[in-house]
Amino acid sequence: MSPVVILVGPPGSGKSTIAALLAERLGVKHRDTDTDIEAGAGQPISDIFVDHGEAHFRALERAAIVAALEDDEVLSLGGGAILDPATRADLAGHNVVFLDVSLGEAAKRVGLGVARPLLLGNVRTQLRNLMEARRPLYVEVAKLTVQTDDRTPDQIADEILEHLG
Ligand SMILES: Nc1ncnc2c1ncn2[C@@H]1O[C@H](COP(=O)(O)OP(=O)(O)O)[C@@H](O)[C@H]1O
Ligand SMILES: O=C(O)C1=C[C@@H](OP(=O)(O)O)[C@@H](O)[C@H](O)C1
Ligand SMILES: [Mg+2]
Repeated sequence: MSPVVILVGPPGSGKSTIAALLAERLGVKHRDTDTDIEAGAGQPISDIFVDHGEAHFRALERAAIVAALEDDEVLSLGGGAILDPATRADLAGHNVVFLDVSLGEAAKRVGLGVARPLLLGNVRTQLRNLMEARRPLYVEVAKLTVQTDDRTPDQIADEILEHLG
């Protein structure tokens, strides 16, 4: 058993939203590693960062990914999941889709909330740095890249389903 499809991409690219939609369309479960981490830790991601730091969050994330890769579902990862070389290696051979998004659109979508601790401060600058640094890693793990600007979640899900055949 392994995931039907795995979504990667920066914060605000729509991974969690599109994965839920794909799961509904395919009649399978949706699993989101951020949700699994929060359930396991009993606290929101923002609190995990404050109380234990990013390194601890990344360790929880790695464990959540290893567990999720054993399951049959549509899987959405957190935006930074691909930073871990072991995770990138584990993603080889899976149906990985990179949801691409422009800086302007991603900034609009994530807004100014506290839910994404890495974006606190100047959201646009943080997001730009993170997107630039990670782009090659998203491309490396993905079998398919889907542009999400100016497209509805339904349109994006349609394109992914077409490629899944
Ligand atoms: N294609 C889209 N067009 C407009 N808004 C979107 C689109 N995809 C997602 N969103 C919105 O953007 C925000 C972030 O989406 P989310 O699925 O949480 O992204 P991610 O998991 O990649 O960080 C949510 O408010 C969601 O409703
Ligand atoms: O980009 C990142 O490093 C992170 C993205 C978040 O997920 P989304 O990409 O779903 O927002 C979440 O995993 C955490 O706040 C760290
Ligand atoms: Mg998400």
